[in-house]
Amino acid sequence: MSLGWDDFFASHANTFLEQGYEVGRIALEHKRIYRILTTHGELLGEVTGKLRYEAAGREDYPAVGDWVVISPRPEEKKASIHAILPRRSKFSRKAAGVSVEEQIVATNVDTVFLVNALNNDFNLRRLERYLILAWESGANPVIVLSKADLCDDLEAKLAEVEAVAVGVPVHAISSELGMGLDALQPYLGSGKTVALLGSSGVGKSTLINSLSGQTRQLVQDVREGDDRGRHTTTHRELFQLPGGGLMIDTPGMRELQLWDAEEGIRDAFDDVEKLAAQCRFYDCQHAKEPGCAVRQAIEDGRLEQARFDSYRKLQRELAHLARKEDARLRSAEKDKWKKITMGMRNSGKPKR
Ligand SMILES: Nc1nc2c(ncn2[C@@H]2O[C@H](COP(=O)(O)OP(=O)(O)OP(=O)(O)O)[C@@H](O)[C@H]2O)c(=O)[nH]1
Ligand SMILES: [Zn+2]
Repeated sequence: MSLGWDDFFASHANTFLEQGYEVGRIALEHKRIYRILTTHGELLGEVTGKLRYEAAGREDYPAVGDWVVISPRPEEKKASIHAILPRRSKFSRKAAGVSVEEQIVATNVDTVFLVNALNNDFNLRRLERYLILAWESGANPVIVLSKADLCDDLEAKLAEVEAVAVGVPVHAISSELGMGLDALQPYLGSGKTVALLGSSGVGKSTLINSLSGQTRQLVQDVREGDDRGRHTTTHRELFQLPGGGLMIDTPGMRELQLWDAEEGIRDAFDDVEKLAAQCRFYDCQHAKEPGCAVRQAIEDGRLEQARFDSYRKLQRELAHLARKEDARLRSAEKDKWKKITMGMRNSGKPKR
């Protein structure tokens, strides 16, 4: 069983293994029931009461890709999950909806394929957003431009992508024509974990099917001239490819909100950050200040206005999120104190 197990996880599992526990990797989650890949095959697991009791939030529950400490009951095809081994990389986004909560999409990913289609779905601003997530996660981003057969200005598109993703490998593929897939193989070696990230309909399921040489995922039928299509992938799942690599598919993300991504933004917008460091004023807002290197670069055509706007927008989004989370933490803290002080008042009440 390789499944991506290595010295990093082994070093954290030692004390558990000495006590007779075993390990497995989370392949799927549904309503807090987990499908775990183990030496006994696939087992269905639930977390122990202790783990549940100690969990402060949803990030303390297993996520797809996690290595977990288990006590297996192979004859029942079941297991109890006692602990989660430290995550080497972690993909998070803001949970959908109004709540301010982190949602872990996938963990222990080595490479993330940021899949963008080369037809009307092509969107550099969305790509920037995905890149931030990828940098923040600790996994290595690789840009996969799908549906190359539908594109008649490939060179131009590649240049645009390379301009917003300096230093990131870019591969154009067509699952339809079987083109460009070989170039992806090095990322899919034995024990390597790749996650697929991309909007609905960009061809993630089709790519998985081509790579695994079988129909793993149902491919949606997209009507002529409408590449939005319907939503087919409904859950994320980790599975093994024939060559021993592991792949995590994620449902097309309609709502991809950033989570705790200051560092990711800095990496994804390295060009803008470098310019900003040359501004005369340390706290330059790049508005009307004299000696602003950012405005100068826009004027000279070295930086695109649209890219700078996108940078500002993403920063504002993060700042907004941070303020909301602050408020949430403050009110959670207040509740906690209320409970504690009420408890004190009750216990300290003189008996009459
Ligand atoms: N022309 C062309 N069409 C493709 C290619 N790859 C996928 N498609 C088509 O694009 C549509 C969407 O493909 P899917 O693989 O279901 O997309 P997905 O990313 O898995 O979508 P979700 O499951 O919603 O996340 C299907 O009709 C595919 O046949 C390609 O390389 N070229
Ligand atoms: Zn400036």
